[in-house]
Amino acid sequence: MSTPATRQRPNILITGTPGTGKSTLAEQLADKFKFDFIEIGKIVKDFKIYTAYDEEYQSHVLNEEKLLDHIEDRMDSDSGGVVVDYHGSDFFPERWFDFVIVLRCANAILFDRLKARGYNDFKVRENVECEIFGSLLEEARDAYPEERIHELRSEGPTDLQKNIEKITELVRTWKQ
Ligand SMILES: Nc1ncnc2c1ncn2[C@@H]1O[C@H](COP(=O)(O)OP(=O)(O)O)[C@@H](O)[C@H]1O
Repeated sequence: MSTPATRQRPNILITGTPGTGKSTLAEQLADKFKFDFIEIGKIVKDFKIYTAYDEEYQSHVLNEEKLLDHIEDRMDSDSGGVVVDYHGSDFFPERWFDFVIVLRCANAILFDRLKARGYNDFKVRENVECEIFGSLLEEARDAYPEERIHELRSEGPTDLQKNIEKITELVRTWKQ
C-alpha cells in the first residue's frame, strides 16, 4: 500500500468540471515529468467499466469499485509518478494523491468549449451549473486535506503555461 510517506515520486490528480482543460494539462504534465498518464474516461470506455448508459447525460455511469480495482496496482506502487485525470475525486483512496489540482473556468468560456464538443443543451447546462457552484472544488475539499488542494484557473494558453510552471514547482519541492 502506497502513501505520501512511502512514495518516491508524487501522484497528481487533475480534477474539475468537464471542459475545464484536465486532459490538456494532464497530458502535458505527464509528458514533461515522464509520469504515467491515467485518463479515467478513456479507461472506463476501453475496458467497459460502467454499469449503464445515461441517455440524458449521454454518458456512461461509472462502476467505481471496478475502476479502483483496475488501477489499484499502479496507484499503490511506491514508485508513484502518476497523473490521473477525472472530474470526480472523492471515491479514490485519499492516500493515492499528493496533489489535487482543481481546474476552474469562467462560465462563458466553459459554455463555448462544451458546445464545441457537441454536448446537448441539458449536458451543457448541468456542467456549467456544476462549475458555477464550485461542486468539484467542494468535493475535493471534503475528500482531501486542504494543503494538497490547488485551485487553478484554466481559461487561456497563458493559464496553461502558468499551471504547468506552478505544478512543476510543487513537484520539484515535494517532500523538501
Ligand atoms: N488553458 C486553456 N486555454 C485554452 N483552451 C484550453 C485550455 N485548456 C483546455 N483548452 C481547450 O478546452 C477544451 C477542453 O479541454 P479538455 O482538456 O478536453 O478538458 P477536460 O479534460 O477537462 O474535459 C479543448 O478544446 C482544449 O483544447
